[in-house]
Amino acid sequence: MDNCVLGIDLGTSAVKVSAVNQSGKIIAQEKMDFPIQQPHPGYAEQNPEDWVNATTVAIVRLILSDKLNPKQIKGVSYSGQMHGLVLLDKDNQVLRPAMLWNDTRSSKQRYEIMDRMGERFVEITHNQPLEGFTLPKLLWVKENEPEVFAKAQTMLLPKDYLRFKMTGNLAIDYSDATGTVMLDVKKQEWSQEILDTFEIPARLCPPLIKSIENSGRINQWYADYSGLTTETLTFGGGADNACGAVGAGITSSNKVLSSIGTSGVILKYEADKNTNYQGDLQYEDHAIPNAFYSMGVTLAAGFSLSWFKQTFAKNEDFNEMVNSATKSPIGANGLMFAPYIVGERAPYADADIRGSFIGIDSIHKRSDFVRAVLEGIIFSFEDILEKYREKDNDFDTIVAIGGGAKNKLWQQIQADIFNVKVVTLENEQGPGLGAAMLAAVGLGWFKDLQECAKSFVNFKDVLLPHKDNVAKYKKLHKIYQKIYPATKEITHSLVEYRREN
Ligand SMILES: Nc1ncnc2c1ncn2[C@@H]1O[C@H](COP(=O)(O)OP(=O)(O)O)[C@@H](O)[C@H]1O
Ligand SMILES: O=C(CO)[C@@H](O)[C@H](O)COP(=O)(O)O
Repeated sequence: MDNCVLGIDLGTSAVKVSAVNQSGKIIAQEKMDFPIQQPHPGYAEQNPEDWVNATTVAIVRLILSDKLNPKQIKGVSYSGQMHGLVLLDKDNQVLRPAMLWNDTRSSKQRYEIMDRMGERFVEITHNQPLEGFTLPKLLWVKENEPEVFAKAQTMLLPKDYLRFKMTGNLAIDYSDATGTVMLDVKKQEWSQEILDTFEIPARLCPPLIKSIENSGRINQWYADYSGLTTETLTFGGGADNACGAVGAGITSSNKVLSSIGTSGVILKYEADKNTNYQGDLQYEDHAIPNAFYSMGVTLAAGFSLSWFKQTFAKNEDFNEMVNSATKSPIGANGLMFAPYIVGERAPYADADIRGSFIGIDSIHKRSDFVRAVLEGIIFSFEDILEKYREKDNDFDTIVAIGGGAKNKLWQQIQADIFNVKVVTLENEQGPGLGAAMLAAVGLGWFKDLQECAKSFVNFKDVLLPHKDNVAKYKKLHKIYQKIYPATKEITHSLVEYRREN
């Protein structure tokens, strides 16, 4: 069997471990789910040990069922769900369940951060302190669980906890560190000013490492537990979106990533750390050394479609339901959908906005509703792309990934609404492939990630925009953009009503 690397994709609902050989071929893959706890509205927590156990099950299956020889596993790297807060005590024991990226309990802390630091915060971190990010979560713990905060010795992000258990080494890589909104992006170090302002002990911030940096060998405990050998090296790893971008070949600024997963992401490679979107978009260190990326997140992208299916077409085949949209013309006979069904992050950072169908007419059929959902999600992506068009407009290709990119109609809707060429990937593996690439480069198999992408990343279909469709969608997008301001107050009142009743 070939030498290989493992790319560990630690997601929100499951971990997927891919074994990839030196030519970029996936030779085996295993997945294991884990639960999410939502004890109160807005809370989202996981037990960090579940991540370790699930990863170990996947690795054991690779060795026992897929017959991977542990000696041939030369390196391991990680892609992690971003922003989740893991707190360890002085003996490196987990102090409380991890608070995840989709945990929104920290609105009060979000506004306190802005009240105290205002634009200076955005200048340092290039981000707004949104509920999803780590610092507001840490301040929530400080205020609501002071005994936990007092015992906290180290803060880690999800994939860094996994690396710690596999190697015994404490570290956070730069791409995940920017997602804490505690990193000074210009200086590339933890921001002393932020730590001082909010009285956070510096001991909480572990050493920073690069995504392709050697982060130690598998330790004896984990070798005994998993069947790996202590000869296998680990490498820093990165935030899932950084790894997704690496795995989709987003290594220069002419390509933009469009990912329709549960959430949706529009992401652009940024060569310069001085670029600042004033917090309108997220700005993060890339997993590619000395590079950056910006992104906007539509919180319910694929999730809007899954919600629609679950609610109105439960027993239908997913593809059949999506393809029924071909019966409806562009613009869904005058029906529109705004996908704010769990609140929104970009371009409107508004946890209390809610979604809507607008323009319902007695002529509308279910196929119009399906089409409206597909189009509404991409209009929301276009809102994010507009931020790039306003700035430098230097992209000519959109790489479409995620579960939503499987559907041809939806791919074409993207090309027509974006008015940009859309390409898909031959071997769409998401962030796991990016993580494997970090290990492959870390081991020296390739000079750098750009070189590795030439072997590992291959494009498949090309979808060009259709001129007539582009013109129609331009008009429709202008109408779509009126939905947010027009429904903001109404939907906020409805959310308030729900809270009170
Ligand atoms: N056949 C399909 N056609 C279009 N979209 C699909 C199809 N199957 C799944 N999806 C969409 O893909 C989303 C899941 O994508 P995936 O990349 O697996 O997400 P994640 O990793 O975030 O859970 C679902 O929310 C769903 O809306
Ligand atoms: O919060 C963000 C990005 O800022 C999310 O993209 C998380 O990183 C979770 O990703 P998935 O598990 O849904 O892929």
